[in-house]
Amino acid sequence: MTQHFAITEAGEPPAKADPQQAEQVVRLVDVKRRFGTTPAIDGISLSVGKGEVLGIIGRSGAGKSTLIRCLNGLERPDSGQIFIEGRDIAQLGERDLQPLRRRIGMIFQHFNLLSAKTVEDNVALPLKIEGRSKAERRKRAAELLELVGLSEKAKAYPASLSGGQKQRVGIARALAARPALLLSDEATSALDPETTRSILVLLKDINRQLGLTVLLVTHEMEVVRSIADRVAVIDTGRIVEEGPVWSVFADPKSQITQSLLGGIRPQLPAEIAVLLKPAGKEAILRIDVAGEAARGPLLSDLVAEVPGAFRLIHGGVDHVQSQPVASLFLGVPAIKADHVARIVEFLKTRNARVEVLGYVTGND
Ligand SMILES: Nc1ncnc2c1ncn2[C@@H]1O[C@H](COP(=O)(O)OP(=O)(O)OP(=O)(O)O)[C@@H](O)[C@H]1O
Repeated sequence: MTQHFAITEAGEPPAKADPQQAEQVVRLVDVKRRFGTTPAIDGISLSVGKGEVLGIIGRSGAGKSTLIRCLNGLERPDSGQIFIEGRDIAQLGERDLQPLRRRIGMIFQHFNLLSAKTVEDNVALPLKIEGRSKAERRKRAAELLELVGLSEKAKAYPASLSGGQKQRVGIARALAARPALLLSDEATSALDPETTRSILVLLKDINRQLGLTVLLVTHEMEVVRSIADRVAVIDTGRIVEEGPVWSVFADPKSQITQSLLGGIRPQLPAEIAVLLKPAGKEAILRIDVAGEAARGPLLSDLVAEVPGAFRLIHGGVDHVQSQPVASLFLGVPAIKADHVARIVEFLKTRNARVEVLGYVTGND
């Protein structure tokens, strides 16, 4: 039998809320949605804890939009459960979905502002829908515009704003009804890199200041890197990898994740990659090391343990969620038979991942 749970205006937990989910704002259990023979969502289970920022990343066609539409109740899953603050929305009728949708603030790639309304009226729109008084709407809009740094634009119209300013208005509007969850659908995809950074900083500030739970869907790893605590990588409607952002960055297991990371992790320079052969005078090593293992004096210990010269070809140390994540490319003389093997062995004892990418002859 279908159960319909009522939600109060104040958004208090209903009597039938799942007590196990008290601290989980979102929980999906084996959600499936297919279109004809295409499984857009093929058994996704995930949860987002209170105050957490979860990044969902995937390539075009991975199922991101379908997932968002299921989360905000625009799409019905074929099977599975979608709990928002402990209530299974997949079971709710349209009438009961309305108050639940207000628990989710959304921001969009193209901002979706009403051009005929001023900035403050756009921000206050969710409160107008809730039937709040004009005075209350004004007060809340002013607070939110201050939060997003746009107080002086209250009376302006969207057409006079830059893309970044429009998204700030979008964020203020999404927060107007004090949602439990902020759902971000490619919110920075239409913005230039600098504006993207400023919007991500704002979102992270809001997450920290208000303890707001954020689920952001994107195809850009840089977005995940900047603000997410955890990431779920989806492909063909399934989660192929999930974990704390820094550990997925340090050790991407799936080919999809590796390719999504391709643009922001150091890669062997193309002019050296074309020279690689199965044998040669110099081995080219890729070393990935992160967290505690990357904090020690790895290279000087290497030289002490396995004496000999090597050259640094390329690489860098990134900091993701305050954890060092290093990728280094070394050129190691491969003249003595076991020299490269000893280096590889030593680095592995230090929890580094090492791959011999190939050899260069030295005559190229
Ligand atoms: N209404 C629909 N009818 C038929 N097929 C659909 C429909 N919606 C989505 N699909 C299919 O489901 C799969 C997932 O699509 P979805 O739009 O959710 O992916 P996406 O990750 O959001 O992609 P993009 O980043 O390009 O928007 C795709 O193969 C898509 O063609």
